[in-house]
Amino acid sequence: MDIIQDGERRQRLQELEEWLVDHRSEINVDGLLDMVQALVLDCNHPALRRTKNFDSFFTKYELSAQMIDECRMKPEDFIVIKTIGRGAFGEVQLVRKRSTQQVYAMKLLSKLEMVS
Ligand SMILES: Nc1ncnc2c1ncn2[C@@H]1O[C@H](COP(=O)(O)OP(=O)(O)OP(=O)(O)O)[C@@H](O)[C@H]1O
Repeated sequence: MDIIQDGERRQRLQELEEWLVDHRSEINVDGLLDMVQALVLDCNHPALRRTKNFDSFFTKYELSAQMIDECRMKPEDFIVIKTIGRGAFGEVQLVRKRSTQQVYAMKLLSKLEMVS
C-alpha cells in the first residue's frame, strides 16, 4: 500500500478502519457484507429489475454477492448435534464444524425478529 503523506487523510482512514473492525459498529465488515448480500437479493426482484438502475446494480454485484456467500461462515458449515437452549430471539445448538471437527455452541438469531 502507498504511504499516505497527508496526516489528516491518514487520520480519517485510520478512523474508518477502526469502524470496520469494531464489532459494535454498524459499518463493521460483517455488517457491510450483510448489506451487499441483502441489496443484491432485493434488487433481483422482477418488478425492481425493470428499473435500469436496479438492474445495473444487480448485474454489477451479483458475482461479488455469490463470492461473499461462498466465503462467509454459515450454518451449513456445521453439523447440528442437538438443540441445547432457547432464548428470546432464537435457539442455541450444539454443533460440530465440518472442517475441523471442533464442537461449538451456535446461537441462531432471527434478524427479522430482532429488527421488527
Ligand atoms: N455457550 C453455551 N454453552 C452451552 N449452553 C448455552 C450456551 N449459550 C447458551 N446456552 C444455552 O442456551 C440458552 C439460551 O441462550 P441465549 O443466550 O439465547 O439466552 P438468552 O440470553 O436468554 O437469549 P437472548 O439473548 O435471545 O435474550 C441458555 O439458557 C443456555 O441454556
